Amino acid sequence: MALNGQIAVVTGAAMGIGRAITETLLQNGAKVALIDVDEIAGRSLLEILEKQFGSDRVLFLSCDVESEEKLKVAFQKIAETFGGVDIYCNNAGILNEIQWQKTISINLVSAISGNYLALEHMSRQNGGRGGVIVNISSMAGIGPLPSCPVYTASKHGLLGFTRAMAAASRASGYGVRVNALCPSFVQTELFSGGPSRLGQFAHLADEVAQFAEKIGILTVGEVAEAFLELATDETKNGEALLLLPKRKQYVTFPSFL
Ligand SMILES: NC(=O)C1=CN([C@@H]2O[C@H](COP(=O)(O)OP(=O)(O)OC[C@H]3O[C@@H](n4cnc5c(N)ncnc54)[C@H](O)[C@@H]3O)[C@@H](O)[C@H]2O)C=CC1
Ligand SMILES: CCCCCC(=O)/C=C/C=C\C/C=C\C/C=C\CCCC(=O)O
Repeated sequence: MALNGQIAVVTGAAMGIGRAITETLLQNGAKVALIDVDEIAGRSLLEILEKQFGSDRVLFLSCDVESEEKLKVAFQKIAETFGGVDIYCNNAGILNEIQWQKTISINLVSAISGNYLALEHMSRQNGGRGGVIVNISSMAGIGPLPSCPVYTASKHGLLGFTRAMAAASRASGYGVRVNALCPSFVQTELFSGGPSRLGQFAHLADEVAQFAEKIGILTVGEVAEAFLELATDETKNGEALLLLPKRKQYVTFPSFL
């Protein structure tokens, strides 16, 4: 699938992985709507991107994805401005084992709302053009991160939702592929600030740091490149792409047939 002229929406786009994905989409010719709760970082990035790619190709919407109502309004605004939605990257996420309910709320509940809202605009059953959704899960969506049981649960949940939604989309003729990207540790604020947000599991921070050092740490650019593969390869639906510094693989799950 060529990205030229495609309309993409990226949540948590103001920094980290979301910013890198946004820049990659723009470099490949897409128009991108950036959604982020951090208005200052979002507006400052918008200014940079407008200069680089033109103001007709980027849009920033200040929005907390925890508010389904505000997210709905944001989607309407994007569809009106750009004329539809072709690609949805659900990336906004937090790691906070102290405020663990918020971790579930953003990483899983809001992710589901975002997927449903995206499908309202993208599904061929609703008059949309079809397209692709990429959910940013984590390696912690496939196996446990002991210092972060709730983060692990949220990412396992997101991966399960992705796979079921992909099957539902195929069976219902939505014309929308739904995939999950599962990176290991990535050099961002979420990673470096992780130790202070582990709460009762803070004593496990050193163990995690040692593990991260052993397997290596991804750059946001490497994650954006893997995102591009899931977004553009039209044979991929319901996939979980595991990404480590020295390894990239599509995960094989047990078959029940
Ligand atoms: N950094 C890592 O080691 C890994 C991160 N991930 C996942 O990648 C995604 C992005 O993470 P990073 O870039 O590392 O994080 P980050 O903390 O660097 O950036 C997250 C962005 O999301 C925004 N955001 C947070 N809550 C929001 C909300 N309620 N509404 C709208 N925007 C919100 C933030 O303002 C920020 O711009 C997350 O889902 C994370 O779980 C997955 C694997 C590894
Ligand atoms: C095994 C699963 C990998 C999952 C990666 C992920 O989704 C996010 C991990 C983020 C942080 C991990 C938690 C705590 C971090 C503890 C130490 C890191 C040290 C950071 C540093 O800058 O030294």
